Amino acid sequence: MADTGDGTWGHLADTEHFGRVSRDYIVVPKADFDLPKYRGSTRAGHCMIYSRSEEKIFGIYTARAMILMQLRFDGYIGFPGGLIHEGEDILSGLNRELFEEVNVNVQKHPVKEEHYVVTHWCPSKKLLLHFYAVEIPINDLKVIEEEAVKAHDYGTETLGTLRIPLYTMGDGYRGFPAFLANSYVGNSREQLLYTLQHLSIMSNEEITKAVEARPVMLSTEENKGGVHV
Ligand SMILES: O=c1[nH]cnc2c1ncn2[C@@H]1O[C@H](COP(=O)(O)OP(=O)(O)O)[C@@H](O)[C@H]1O
Repeated sequence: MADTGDGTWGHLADTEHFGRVSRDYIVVPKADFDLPKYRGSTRAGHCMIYSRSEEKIFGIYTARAMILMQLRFDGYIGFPGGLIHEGEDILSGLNRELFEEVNVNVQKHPVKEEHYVVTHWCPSKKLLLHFYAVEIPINDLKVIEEEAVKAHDYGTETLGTLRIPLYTMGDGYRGFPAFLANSYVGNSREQLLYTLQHLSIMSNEEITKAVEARPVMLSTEENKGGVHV
């Protein structure tokens, strides 16, 4: 990361307003990475660290999986990872970022080629986004959560790890649909949805239902007129 000189923090600050909607990202098959149109692109690698879980939350909702995301310095939610340096290979860069941002013990849980999920191309940013998913035991995931606060970038780039609620509550909105209504960096929301289906953690129908869910409108007096102290 660097100060871009205009008082804005971030490598791609001048193009960060591009790539705001899912149609700005195109899936690129692995075999095409070396095509001329992708040469000279900025590359980034991000990773979903997760554990499958049948745990019943409050004795009601099946957890399905514990998935780690993070709250970033810019207020957006994203996956740990980041830009790959010039001359660095994707996996070395991604493992470096996982250590810097969330203090993952990458000797114990290195991201490897077998964890590869998908790559998206954002033409307006000339950015290739490589995405991986690593399944680890639940107790190891809890250790990562505890250790993340000691990461080099904690408190600056990373403001904390998050777990995703993958259930939907009785009102049809709270839980996963409400989580999806947050602001997401890059195409991390698409990466999440793609990977949930890819790993059969959720079906396409379940994902569509959550994406299309709308909040129950509250029309009570206390929702009028802002903050009451
Ligand atoms: O989790 C993510 N998934 C997809 N794209 C992301 C994610 N996090 C950041 N990005 C995008 O990747 C690029 C690099 O951002 P990031 O802040 O991760 O890099 P850095 O930590 O190396 O500075 C930005 O264009 C940003 O929009």
